[in-house]
Amino acid sequence: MSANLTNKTVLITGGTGSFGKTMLERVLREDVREVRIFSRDELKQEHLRIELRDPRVRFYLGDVRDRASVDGAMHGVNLVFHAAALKQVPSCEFFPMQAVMTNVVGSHNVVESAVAHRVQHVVCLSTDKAAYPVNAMGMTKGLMEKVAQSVARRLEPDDTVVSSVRYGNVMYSRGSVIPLFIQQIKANQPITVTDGRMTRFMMSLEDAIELVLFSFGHARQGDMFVKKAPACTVEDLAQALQNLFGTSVPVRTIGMRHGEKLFETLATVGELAHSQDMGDYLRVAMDDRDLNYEKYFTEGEPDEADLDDYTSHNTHRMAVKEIEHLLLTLPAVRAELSSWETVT
Ligand SMILES: O=c1ccn([C@@H]2O[C@H](COP(=O)(O)OP(=O)(O)O[C@H]3O[C@H](CO)[C@H](O)[C@H](O)[C@H]3O)[C@@H](O)[C@H]2O)c(=O)[nH]1
Repeated sequence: MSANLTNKTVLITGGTGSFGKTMLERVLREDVREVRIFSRDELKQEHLRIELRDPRVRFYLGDVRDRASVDGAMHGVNLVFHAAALKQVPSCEFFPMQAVMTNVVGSHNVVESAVAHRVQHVVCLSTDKAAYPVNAMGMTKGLMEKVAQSVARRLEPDDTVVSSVRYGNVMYSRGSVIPLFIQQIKANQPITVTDGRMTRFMMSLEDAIELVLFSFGHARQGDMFVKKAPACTVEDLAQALQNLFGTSVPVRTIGMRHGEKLFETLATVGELAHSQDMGDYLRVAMDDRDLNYEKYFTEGEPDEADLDDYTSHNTHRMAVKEIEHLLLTLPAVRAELSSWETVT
């Protein structure tokens, strides 16, 4: 079961970003009443308006940091999908307070506004970088999860359901490593590998969207959903792309960038101890205890010592052929390949 969107009014914050836009297209395939796009950039909104020409789509200029502008878009909304964020790791390292303002304060505004307007459900978009965070982007996304759960904890059963979703790297997303490597291969330049041993969870944008819809369909108060995913090393990813493009450019090792980790964690042992396996997804239930811990302790609870974190090092590791296969499922990679084949 996915979400029932029939006759619903859906608000997408960050609706002109690549994630928000794909979500918008997906939602418009359903029989929705209205979709509201809330974002800061008037030019991007104008382009999207011209591209879509769909009377069901309404545009709201505003900034999640400004609660009044969020409130202005929330009236009569049934579902909120909160994607507005600062998500570039390096820029958040240099401007961490900007990440705090958008990812923490802004998310708090969105969730509180949704609750105040009696929205049915709000889903907040998080990332694997929020687990054991080392960079400002991950730290602020981790705090966003905490803010969402703290609001959820105080709500009554028929109030807004507040949930989060966490997933790994979206393949071919703007500014990410796959389009960069392809551009380097096409220009016959060395492929710049930070550290060949580094692993990342890999998933498509469509997978990420389905995760959000799954959360709309299944979340209980305060839940977080995690999409299980395979992973690969950066070295194997570079090799797979070279094989697909039939080239052999040199690989140059450039070293880890600001705030990077050797591997990512999608769910920590503490989270796994109160999670439910739902096939492609894990449901991590909110810890809804208050501060009187001794009254909750029962013998026979799952022991964290028996569990491992769920990481991009211990999930299924794709071999080079498997990565090639997955890359070929992406329309953008297929388009890059066919334009390359006509040139060569
Ligand atoms: O020139 C490069 C650039 C990156 N990498 C490596 O490729 C992997 C993926 O790098 P990306 O920049 O594609 O992705 P990140 O894991 O750094 O972060 C990405 O995923 C995050 C979600 O977890 C955020 O969305 C973020 O904005 C997005 O860039 C990393 O191991 C990175 O070190 C290289 O080897 N060479």
